[in-house]
Amino acid sequence: MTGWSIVTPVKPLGLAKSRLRATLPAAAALSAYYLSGPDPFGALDGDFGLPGDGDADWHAAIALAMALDTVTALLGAVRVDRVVVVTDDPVATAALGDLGAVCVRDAPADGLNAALRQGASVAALLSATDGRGRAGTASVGADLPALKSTDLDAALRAAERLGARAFVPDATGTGTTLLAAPGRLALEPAYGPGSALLHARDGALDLTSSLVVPSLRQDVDTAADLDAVRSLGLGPRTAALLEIGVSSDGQKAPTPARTAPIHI
Ligand SMILES: Nc1nc2c(ncn2[C@@H]2O[C@H](COP(=O)(O)OP(=O)(O)OP(=O)(O)O)[C@@H](O)[C@H]2O)c(=O)[nH]1
Ligand SMILES: C=C(OP(=O)(O)O)C(=O)O
Repeated sequence: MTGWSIVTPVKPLGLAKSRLRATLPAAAALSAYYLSGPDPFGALDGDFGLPGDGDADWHAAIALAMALDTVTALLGAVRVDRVVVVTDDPVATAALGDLGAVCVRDAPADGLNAALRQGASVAALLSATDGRGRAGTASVGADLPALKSTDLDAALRAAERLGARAFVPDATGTGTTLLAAPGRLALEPAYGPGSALLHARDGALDLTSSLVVPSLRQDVDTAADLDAVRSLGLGPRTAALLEIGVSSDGQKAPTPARTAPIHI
């Protein structure tokens, strides 16, 4: 049985997740911590702790951690044959490529929907070459750090059964966390504000009318989302960073102990 091709867009890490900036912990404390302790993100070596760019480092680290946990869960799904990551970020390319994703440049450089269309084209070319990933094409953002492969499998299975374009709205009901186009159907992404409604208006079916897939719905855009993903069970890289940096009430945490261990 052939499986799915998943297309995952990743903004340049330093620009991603801008709505989280206000909740990030004191960069200087984290920089000091990482200078003295093990670096859980070998790919970021040399970046952590550089004087003056602590905020950028922390920001890149949390965006990368979430992308790594998301892509790990995507690749762990039984129904997934391939993950195509569309990104212009060299660190994300190296780290996600190491996990087993196929990484391609964001050649259109024209926003999220253009990046997804490009990723879908690459996925189709690869499928034509090796026969894998032909069950369908789906897009999933790189900001689902609590994603469980079983939730993704359930959604892809439901989309296969419907044989029609289908989507999963985010936890707020307004955004989209998964858009699936079974078989040879075109993905036709319409991400952006109110994308759940846009996808429904385009004829995509809402998979959550018959499915409960909380980990697939909880993306992380805001501070409140951080608490929500914690309660779902975070992936290990995101958990390591958040436990160090942000307390459970979303407040900045005290300076971490320089000797605190990190378990990845
Ligand atoms: N390649 C690529 N990925 C994108 C682009 N815009 C958004 N993404 C990715 O699409 C996914 C969903 O995007 P958003 O939820 O809007 O995340 P974001 O843009 O990082 O967050 P904010 O800065 O807070 O809006 C994330 O994985 C982003 O990294 C883009 O123009 N190109
Ligand atoms: C990108 C989207 O959502 P958000 O930025 O709210 O995660 C979307 O649903 O189109």
